[in-house]
Amino acid sequence: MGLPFTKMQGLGNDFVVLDGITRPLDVDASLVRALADRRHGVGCDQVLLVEPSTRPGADYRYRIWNADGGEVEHCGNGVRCAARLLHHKGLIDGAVVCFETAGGLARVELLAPPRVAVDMGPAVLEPARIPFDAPARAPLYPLEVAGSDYAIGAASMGNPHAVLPVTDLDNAPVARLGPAIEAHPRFPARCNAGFMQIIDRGHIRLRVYERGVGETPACGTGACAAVVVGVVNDWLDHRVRVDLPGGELVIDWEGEGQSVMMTGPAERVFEGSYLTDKA
Ligand SMILES: N[C@@H](CCC[C@H](N)C(=O)O)C(=O)O
Repeated sequence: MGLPFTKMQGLGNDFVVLDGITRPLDVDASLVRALADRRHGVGCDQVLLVEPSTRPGADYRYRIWNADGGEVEHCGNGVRCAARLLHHKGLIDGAVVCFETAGGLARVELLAPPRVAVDMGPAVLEPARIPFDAPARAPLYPLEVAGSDYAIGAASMGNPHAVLPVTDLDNAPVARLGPAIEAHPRFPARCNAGFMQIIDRGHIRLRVYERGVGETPACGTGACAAVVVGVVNDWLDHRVRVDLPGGELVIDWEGEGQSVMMTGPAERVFEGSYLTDKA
């Protein structure tokens, strides 16, 4: 039996997208790990499942699993891809679709291909809700990682992020510090670790060591979290170009209580059928 899927990507952050609308699908961690495997499976950073919505105000429900099999709350590049796919399949009227995710609602607008704009909802900065262990909210927090002291920002975009400002992104210790920040005991749900170099008030460069995956070419929620931390610290203006290894996102955030807006590309790559019976 084959499991139909669509391979998609946004800035090189790649996805196996499953259609749970036309028939219900049972997705578990072992299926996700098998699909995500780049040698024995299809290969991807995340598996996405689009299903009928369970909430008023949302058109569809959208679920996300990291390559390690863990289900997570949100994915910025993935939500653009899910919307692009639904549009391609003729499953949305017009250019707007609202998704229910475990991290909140996301309203997506399809622009001229390949661009897609997303209202990612408000950022969460209260430590307990990130979740991050800190006595009180602060623009930056001291964090000991691998025996050295750093100052990080922390925010949730539905999913948890640490943001470490660096001066030289090309030589930033992403591979060494990324896993230690991801699994730091002060982030009880683990986190995505962003390394941000500020070019000027409207432009940053960013690399992200993603929870459950490792470094990826781009992380949409990571870009949102980095801009939020930059604005809260008054390092950045309200519209910021974010250069990631896989390409560029534009993030707009007017500040506390306002939605974070993300604009970037989303593309279909190929359709396939994953053989669950390999013989
Ligand atoms: N690639 C994503 C984020 C996917 C989930 C993340 N790894 C997590 O565990 O929270 C994005 O584009 O936002």
